[in-house]
Amino acid sequence: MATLIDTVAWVRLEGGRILCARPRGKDAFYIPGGKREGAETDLQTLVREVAEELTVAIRPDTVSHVGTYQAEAHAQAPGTQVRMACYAADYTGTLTASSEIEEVAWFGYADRDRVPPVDQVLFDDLHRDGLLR
Ligand SMILES: Nc1nc2c([nH]c(=O)n2[C@H]2C[C@H](O)[C@@H](COP(=O)(O)OP(=O)(O)OP(=O)(O)O)O2)c(=O)[nH]1
Repeated sequence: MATLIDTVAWVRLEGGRILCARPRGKDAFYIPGGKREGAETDLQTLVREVAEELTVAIRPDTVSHVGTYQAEAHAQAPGTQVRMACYAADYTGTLTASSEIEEVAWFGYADRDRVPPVDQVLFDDLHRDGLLR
């Protein structure tokens, strides 16, 4: 049976670039986020993952759905799909890589080949809409 990984992720765009992070031990950059735990809502997952990875607090009143994407998951058994519910949101605090994150970067559309397939579909949409340059 095909496996589906259920994730929530943060789309943070500034000046036409998107915030990406490379988790410790991984060879690709992801947009910040991760797997839902138990019965968490999308908002709860988003707030928890972003705090864990980047030590900042998502402002719940600013959260808006960008899109939900599905494709082959990165670094998983063949056939494993990831679904990523993506949200834009403002935050408070100072973006800082936590111990889970090896590198933070602001990617443009030219960096598309450095992110997993599911992120590439998101990059295409954001580029088409003039949000990612
Ligand atoms: N957060 C995030 N995960 C992504 C992206 N693209 C992508 O294929 N994934 C996959 C990789 C992982 O299998 C899963 C995210 O799980 P996670 O961040 O909670 O990681 P984890 O350490 O618990 O997972 P794992 O490596 O043990 O499988 O989604 C992305 O842009 N952001």
